[in-house]
Amino acid sequence: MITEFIQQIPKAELHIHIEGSLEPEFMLNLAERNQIKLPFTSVEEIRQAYQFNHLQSFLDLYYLGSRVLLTEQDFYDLTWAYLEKVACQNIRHTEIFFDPQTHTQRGIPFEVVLSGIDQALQAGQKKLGISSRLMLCFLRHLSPESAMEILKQAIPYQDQIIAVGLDSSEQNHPPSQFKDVFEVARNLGFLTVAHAGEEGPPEYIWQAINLLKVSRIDHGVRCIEDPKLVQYLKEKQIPLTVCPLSNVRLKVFPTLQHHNLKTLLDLGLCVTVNSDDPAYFGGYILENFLETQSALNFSFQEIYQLAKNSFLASFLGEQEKHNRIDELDQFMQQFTQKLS
Ligand SMILES: Nc1ncnc2[nH]cnc12
Ligand SMILES: [Zn+2]
Repeated sequence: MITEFIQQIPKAELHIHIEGSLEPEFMLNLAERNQIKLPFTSVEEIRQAYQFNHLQSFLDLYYLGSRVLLTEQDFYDLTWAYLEKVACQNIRHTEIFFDPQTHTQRGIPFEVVLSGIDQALQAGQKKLGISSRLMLCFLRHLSPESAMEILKQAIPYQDQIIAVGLDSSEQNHPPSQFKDVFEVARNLGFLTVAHAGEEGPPEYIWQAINLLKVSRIDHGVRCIEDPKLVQYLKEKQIPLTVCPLSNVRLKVFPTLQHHNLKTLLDLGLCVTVNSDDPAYFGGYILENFLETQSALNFSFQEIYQLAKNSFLASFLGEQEKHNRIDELDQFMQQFTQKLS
C-alpha cells in the first residue's frame, strides 16, 4: 500500500542534472548518430563502469558521457526522455540543472544547449502537465573567471534561467572562490543554490549560506557534524535537496540504512528527496522514495511531509505553491478515504 501511495503522491524534484539522465542506451545511440568514439561498445560495458569510489570517479564518467551531446535535437531528446519518465512517477514540477561549461568547452554554443532543453521543458508543460524551472550550474573545478564568462553568456536568456548553482568536484573547491560571480548573478536577478556538504565539510555549507546567499543547499547531508549549523538550517528552514541513492553510490553513506535523511527530517529540517543523476545512480525520484522508505521505514505522514517540502522548497511563486499543496492535500484525503 505504501508503494502505491509513493507512486501516486504528487511531488516535485529539485535536484536533477539533465546530463545525469543520459541512459546508456541513449549514450550509445547518440555516439553513433554523432560519430563520437566512446571507450564502450555495449550497454553492459557502460553499466559495468558504474562502480564509483567517490564523487570524482563518477564525474569522470559523467563528463565522458556528455561528449555525445552535440545538437539542439540531442539536448531536446535528452530532456524529453527525462520528462516522459518522471511523468509516470507523478512528478508535477521539476527544477533542472544544466552544466553549460561542459558543452561550451567542446565548442557547442550556449544557445544550442539552452534552446534544446528549454523547448523540451515547454513541451513538458503542454503535453505532460509538468511545470519546470531551469538552473545553470558553474563547474567548481574550473576557474571563477570561466564561471563569470558563462554567466555573461546567460544574460540574454535570463527569463529562461531562474537560478545559478555550483557543482562538480567539491573537495578543495570551497564556495568562497565563487563569491564574486554569485554576487554578480544575484545583482542580475538570479536566485542562487550550491552543492555543499556532499563530500565537503560543514564549513562549505556555511560559506554557501553566508557568502553565496543561497536559497537552498544541494545535498548538505554533512551538516549533521555541526550542531549549530543544524540549528540554523532548522530555524531558517533552508531546504536541503537530498539525493539518497546518489549518496550511497558515491560512498557518502555505506548503505541506505545508514543515511541520515530520517534524522534530518525528525530534527525539523526542510529536507527533500531527489535523484541527482538518475541514469548513473540506479533510480529516478520514485526509486529514491521507494528504496529510502524501505530502508528507513518512513510512515505515510513522513512521505507526505517530504512531498510537501518539495513544493515548499521550490522556486514556484507563492500562489502556485499553495495550489500545489492544496492538490497534495486533496490527494491525501482521497487516499485516506480509500484506506478506511
Ligand atoms: N552529485 C554531484 N555532485 C557534484 N557535481 C555533480 N554533477 C553532477 N552530479 C553531481
Ligand atoms: Zn547534484
